[in-house]
Amino acid sequence: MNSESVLQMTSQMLVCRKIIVLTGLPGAGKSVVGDVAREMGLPVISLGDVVREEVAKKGLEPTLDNILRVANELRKALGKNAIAKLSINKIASACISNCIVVVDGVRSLDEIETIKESLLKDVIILAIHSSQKIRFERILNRGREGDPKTFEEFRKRDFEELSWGIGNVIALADKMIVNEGRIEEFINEIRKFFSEALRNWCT
Ligand SMILES: Nc1ncnc2c1ncn2[C@@H]1O[C@H](COP(=O)(O)OP(=O)(O)OP(=O)(O)O)[C@@H](O)[C@H]1O
Repeated sequence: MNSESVLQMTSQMLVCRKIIVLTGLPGAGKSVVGDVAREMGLPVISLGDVVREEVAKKGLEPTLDNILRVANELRKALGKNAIAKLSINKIASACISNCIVVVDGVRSLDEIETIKESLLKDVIILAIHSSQKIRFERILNRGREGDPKTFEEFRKRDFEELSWGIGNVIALADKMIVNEGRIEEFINEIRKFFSEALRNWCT
């Protein structure tokens, strides 16, 4: 029996009602959403962490170049849905005992199709959007290892992600939250979104 059939069999045991996939360009605020989701008791699977794990497995430093190179190599070797394929067992595990599972960092419609087809669950796309200038300022302030240091590097990363199809995911989002104001307002809006989701699908 191949792994797809095993997953389809297992999907009947998965109790989750919805998978909320989180998308948005770098610095838009996805990690903040992930933190709020965890605070509210929801499991969050990060596709970015899956790429970082692959970078570490190869013994490479988590620099921006290495992260982008490994992500591109995985897509060439396994297809446009590579990162979703590598994450599917983690998502399925979270789906066994949670009503909603959040997947952070979806960058293409192919990844969404893979999640839908493998787990046979409804997928809701939550897109976070902010202007390029605001995102760049936030990334400079964040100072995360592997983050772009110049506007040129930052733009290169934006265009890399756009080439993977993230623009289509944002355009087809079920819910769009614009994050350009105070962080407290953003956090309140996210809490409201997850509270409604829990009320609609988990009671
Ligand atoms: N409304 C806001 N006001 C001020 N700071 C913010 C706001 N939203 C997010 N931030 C901060 O901006 C930085 C970037 O946000 P975050 O790390 O959540 O982006 P991201 O979408 O996860 O980016 P990436 O795709 O690169 O991981 C973080 O330090 C975050 O705390």
